[in-house]
Amino acid sequence: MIIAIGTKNPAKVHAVQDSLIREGHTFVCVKAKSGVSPQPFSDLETLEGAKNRARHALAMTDADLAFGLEGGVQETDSGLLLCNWGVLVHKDGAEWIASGAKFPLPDQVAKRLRQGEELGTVMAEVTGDIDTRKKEGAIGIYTGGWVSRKELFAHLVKLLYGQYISSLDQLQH
Ligand SMILES: O=P(O)(O)OP(=O)(O)OP(=O)(O)OC[C@H]1O[C@@H](n2cnc3c(O)ncnc32)[C@H](O)[C@@H]1O
Ligand SMILES: [Mg+2]
Repeated sequence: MIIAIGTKNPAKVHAVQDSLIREGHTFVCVKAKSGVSPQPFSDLETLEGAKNRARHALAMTDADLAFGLEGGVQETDSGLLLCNWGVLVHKDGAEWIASGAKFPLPDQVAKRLRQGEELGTVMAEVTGDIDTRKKEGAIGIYTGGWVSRKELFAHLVKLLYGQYISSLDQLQH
């Protein structure tokens, strides 16, 4: 099958390709629009971004399946949490959703995001590496390397692909 990925960010692309390496698919990466703000600020907006990316990626290619992966933040009583959502769409119209692990960002980072800065920009400054969002990400930095951004997205990919496979199994029973 041909699988589209709605981004060129290597942390997301490698999460899809590495997780599905034994499935024998062909992958195509396209810069798909999220249609939401560059820094989504709720679960709902982040999910919407992932959905738009997946649908646009499918429309831009002749893929059978398309992944949309989106990062955002969410205001809670326990602080500003990093949140991530993924959507998988099939060319027949079926869609699956899944969310990723959450954790609170440090106060000084949260403060800057509330003032309108993007996490990618803040993390580039904090680490002195402009490409942090393409590598370990904020999650890698604030877990001392225990969980990388790719690993977080890989979990989402498995939750999504697993639901797709399970729906095929159910059709046969
Ligand atoms: O090229 P795309 O796919 O857009 O990848 P991205 O890194 O911009 O990722 P998102 O648009 O999904 O994320 C929304 C914003 O949050 C930033 N972001 C999200 N998670 C991050 C992380 O773990 N580390 C650094 N920046 C992150 C990201 O740079 C954006 O400013
Ligand atoms: Mg982005």
